[in-house]
Amino acid sequence: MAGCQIDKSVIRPIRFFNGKAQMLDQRLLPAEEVWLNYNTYEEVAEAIRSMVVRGAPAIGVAAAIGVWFGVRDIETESTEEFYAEMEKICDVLAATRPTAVNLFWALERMKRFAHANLDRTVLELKIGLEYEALAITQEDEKLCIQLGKQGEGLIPDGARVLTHCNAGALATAGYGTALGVIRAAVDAGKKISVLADETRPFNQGSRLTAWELKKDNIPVTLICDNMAGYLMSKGEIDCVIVGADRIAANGDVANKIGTYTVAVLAKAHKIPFYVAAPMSTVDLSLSDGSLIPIEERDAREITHLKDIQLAPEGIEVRNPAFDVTPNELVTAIITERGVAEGNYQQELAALANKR
Ligand SMILES: CSC[C@@H](O)[C@@H](O)C(=O)COP(=O)(O)O
Repeated sequence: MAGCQIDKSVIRPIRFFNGKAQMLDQRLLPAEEVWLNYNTYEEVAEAIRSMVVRGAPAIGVAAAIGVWFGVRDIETESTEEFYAEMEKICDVLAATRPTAVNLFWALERMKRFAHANLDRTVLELKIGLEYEALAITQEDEKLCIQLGKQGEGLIPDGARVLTHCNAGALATAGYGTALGVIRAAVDAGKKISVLADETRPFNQGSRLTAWELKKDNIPVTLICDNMAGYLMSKGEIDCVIVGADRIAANGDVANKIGTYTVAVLAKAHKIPFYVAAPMSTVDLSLSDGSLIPIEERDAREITHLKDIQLAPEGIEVRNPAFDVTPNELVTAIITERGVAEGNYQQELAALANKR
């Protein structure tokens, strides 16, 4: 049977046009599809912090738009003063979520643009920065489509693919990274089915991955996080593909908490474990994964389900939002510029220099 048809145009979690932005409130999916309006950088910072928008590439896109909202409202004719104010705005946005490096990548790109154009007028800088934010948004979806094409050959026809968290259209400007590879495999005519880990505690798998794959008519089956090992032992999973929040120079991968567990299980069952991420997620400044900052989130994400109490009052809780999968557990890293396999140190550096 040929793969099912996809309407690629439908899911884009951030709308940015005519100087206005809207974001799909991912905290409410799948029950409600609510679009929120954004006008200031403080509002955008709060949207990132509270996970209205989430997923490393989408966080970067939102941050770039946030910077533009901030600089648009700066009142000065001096480009030096303008740049100093812009740095303060970037600092506020940078303080929202520490692990996803795309956030810092996007802020740096916006600052680099401004710094390189300080000989222009403040009005020209503002116009240029709006275009830069728009370019970051549009490029992100294009990169995901390229990344999907780079990776789809690794997914065999008929594969039952496990994924963890949501590395889909919702986590990017559109199309997705890990789910982009799956979309590209389906587009290539392969019959693919997906197993989605529910991904406690924020349930990106059950709420978001299941929602967007269903919307695209890609067969998806939801499982609890603790079921993957059993299904692997029964031969019901052919490969794993996940996204990443930050990849160190040696190929160690920070991704949603639970990814490391899945990678260990995949190794034990001799199942390929693929990571799909744009080059903006690769942080060559960090030699290995131990240097990646890991966000600890509010205990309430674990002790409560909305207002329902799931644990005793006052219980001690740990809530690291990400873990690090060591490079030896990663079969390949798929980027928009090519696939790295084996010596990640060399291959990621080579991809970084490739245009
Ligand atoms: C293409 S998104 C890749 C990662 O950002 C994704 O797997 C993930 O861990 C998202 O975490 P989140 O806490 O939902 O922002």
